[in-house]
Amino acid sequence: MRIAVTGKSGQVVTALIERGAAAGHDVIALGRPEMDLSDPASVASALEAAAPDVVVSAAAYTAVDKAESEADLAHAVNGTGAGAVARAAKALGVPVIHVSTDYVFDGRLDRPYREGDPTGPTGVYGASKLAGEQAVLAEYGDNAAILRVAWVYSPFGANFVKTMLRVAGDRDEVSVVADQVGNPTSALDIADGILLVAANLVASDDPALRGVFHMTARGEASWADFARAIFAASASVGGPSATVRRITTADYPTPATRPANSRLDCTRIATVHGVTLPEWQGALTTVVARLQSASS
Ligand SMILES: NC(=O)C1=CN([C@@H]2O[C@H](COP(=O)(O)OP(=O)(O)OC[C@H]3O[C@@H](n4cnc5c(N)ncnc54)[C@H](OP(=O)(O)O)[C@@H]3O)[C@@H](O)[C@H]2O)C=CC1
Ligand SMILES: Cc1cn([C@H]2C[C@H](O)[C@@H](COP(=O)(O)OP(=O)(O)O[C@H]3O[C@@H](C)C(=O)[C@@H](O)[C@H]3O)O2)c(=O)[nH]c1=O
Ligand SMILES: [Mg+2]
Repeated sequence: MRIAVTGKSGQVVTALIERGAAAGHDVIALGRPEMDLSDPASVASALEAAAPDVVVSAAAYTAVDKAESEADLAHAVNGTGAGAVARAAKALGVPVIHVSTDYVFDGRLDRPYREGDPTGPTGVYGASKLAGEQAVLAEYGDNAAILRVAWVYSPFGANFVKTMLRVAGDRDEVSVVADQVGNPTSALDIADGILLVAANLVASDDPALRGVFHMTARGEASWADFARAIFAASASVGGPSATVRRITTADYPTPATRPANSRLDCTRIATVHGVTLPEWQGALTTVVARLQSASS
């Protein structure tokens, strides 16, 4: 497949370039300065020039706290920009896979969220991503798959794993919230899932393959559990580690409010697309080992 993906250096785009090449696909990464999501005309012309079989919309404004003071930019990129990508895919007559987030939910449900559960973002980032989902469905709902992923980490870009390893370099103890629970997911596994969904969409126009899907690693953790696992994995390959002090969200004030329950139920994508991502612990071990071997 010839796959056009938005973004150049983000976690998911970098993982898709790596995993796509390994599977024999051509992955064309489109980003700034030529393609800026806040400039819809640049989106249309870049995608047209790429002439893809499928479009993956992976770029986004992802700074959750900063978004609280940059709402216009977050909405332009994540809302209007997402709609522009879908419109450009429609003009080319190819399917679009749009990447979204667990932060579209308010986190008050007492079980993992299913695709049809009511949304209710608690912050600007989540609201802007929800606007993006709605724009994609409005522009091109009959040929789009929206994949909600969560708690993404990888050897690339900025993420919680890299933050924890950096902090452990100069501190013995790190305080981490234990009352927000979710599904930590490797961008490398997300890339593999995207490739499977892309192949299904290119092969068939079955409406059942379109719509909203949850796609995260198997298993759940609080951020504190996740941090503890990061340090265990790091210590086992000779990397930095620290003790995790379990704190509450109230002890760690941030500009944006985050969902307490971020868990996503991934039954639908397993049934419809045959996609099940591996369990998070094994994926974490792989990423931490890669980071450690790159740094030593
Ligand atoms: N990170 C996470 O924990 C989660 C992410 N998601 C979603 O997954 C997707 C991928 O996230 P992730 O890979 O982590 O993101 P990153 O923050 O790693 O990368 C974001 C990418 O978006 C690009 N980008 C930002 N603004 C623009 C713009 N105006 N025009 C063009 N490109 C732009 C960046 O470009 P540049 O290369 O120039 O910096 C970068 O390539 C996003 O849709 C995100 O909302 C969902 C759940 C969790
Ligand atoms: C760095 C740090 C964070 N925390 C808390 C803050 C927060 O509640 C949680 C995770 O911190 P982060 O800044 O990585 O979280 P955040 O940037 O909100 O991560 C989110 O990013 C967006 C893009 C998504 O779509 C979500 O799925 C999710 O991955 O851990 C601590 O408790 N201690 C710490 O030392
Ligand atoms: Mg962050």
